[in-house]
Amino acid sequence: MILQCDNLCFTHDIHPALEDVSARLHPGKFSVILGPNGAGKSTLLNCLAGLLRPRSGSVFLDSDAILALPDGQRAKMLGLLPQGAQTHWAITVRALVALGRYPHRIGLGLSADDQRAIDAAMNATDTTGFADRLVTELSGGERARVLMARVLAGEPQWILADEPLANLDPGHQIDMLHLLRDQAREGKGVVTVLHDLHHAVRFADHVLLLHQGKVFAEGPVADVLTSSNLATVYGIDAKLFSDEEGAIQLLIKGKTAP
Ligand SMILES: Nc1ncnc2c1ncn2[C@@H]1O[C@H](COP(=O)(O)OP(=O)(O)OP(=O)(O)O)[C@@H](O)[C@H]1O
Repeated sequence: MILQCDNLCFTHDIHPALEDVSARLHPGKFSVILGPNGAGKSTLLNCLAGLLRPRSGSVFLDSDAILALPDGQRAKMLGLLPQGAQTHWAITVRALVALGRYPHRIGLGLSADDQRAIDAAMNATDTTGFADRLVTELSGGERARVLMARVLAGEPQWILADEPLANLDPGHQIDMLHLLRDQAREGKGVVTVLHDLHHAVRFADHVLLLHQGKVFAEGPVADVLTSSNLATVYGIDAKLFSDEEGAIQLLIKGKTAP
């Protein structure tokens, strides 16, 4: 199931956010949307998730227009972790994660399948230890992992995550990146907005670099994160290199000269 957008244009009130954005995203790949603040990353992710209706252009999941899918079906296919996601109700962690099963629920209670998916999601995000605590009493990083657990509990074909590393300590950032990459390796489509270019270099199979609401470059890391592209889009002096183990790394030396 390919997730594809064609010639998307989106305007927030009078502020153009996306202009003629087209992309093809593949299941089994860890795709990363990059770009400076205000480039349109969250707007694009929300259009891909069917939460925003573009001014023109369309989003398709294979041959289905995303906005034409019934809400329940779309929720089963696409799991969205929004930017800076908050929790407003004082419910337990386990109850919040269980909400991720909502699109699958048939009766009132949780089925054995629901319980299995909830347990797996909590294990994967290292949240089992605080299953009975109130989500309103968690730290920012603990809450971020619980919200990812809710997405995973829904077992969507596509995971769309807007800055899933925000608030996580370095160890949990790496855990989250491995988790998302494993989901992709299992055949899911994973699309994340990231800010840390080093993480993108290490984990992304496919990069979409946005600049001023347009796709500036798209493809594998080595083709997209060139020194020239990084200088133009971020104004930084940076270069990719191979380390002694042959892995590609990014060296950021500073800002480019004004
Ligand atoms: N609700 C809104 N109302 C008006 N303008 C908005 C709104 N949301 C976003 N914008 C504008 O749309 C453009 C794209 O915003 P978007 O949030 O998609 O950028 P982003 O790349 O995700 O940025 P960041 O890295 O800062 O999160 C920006 O110019 C922003 O100011």
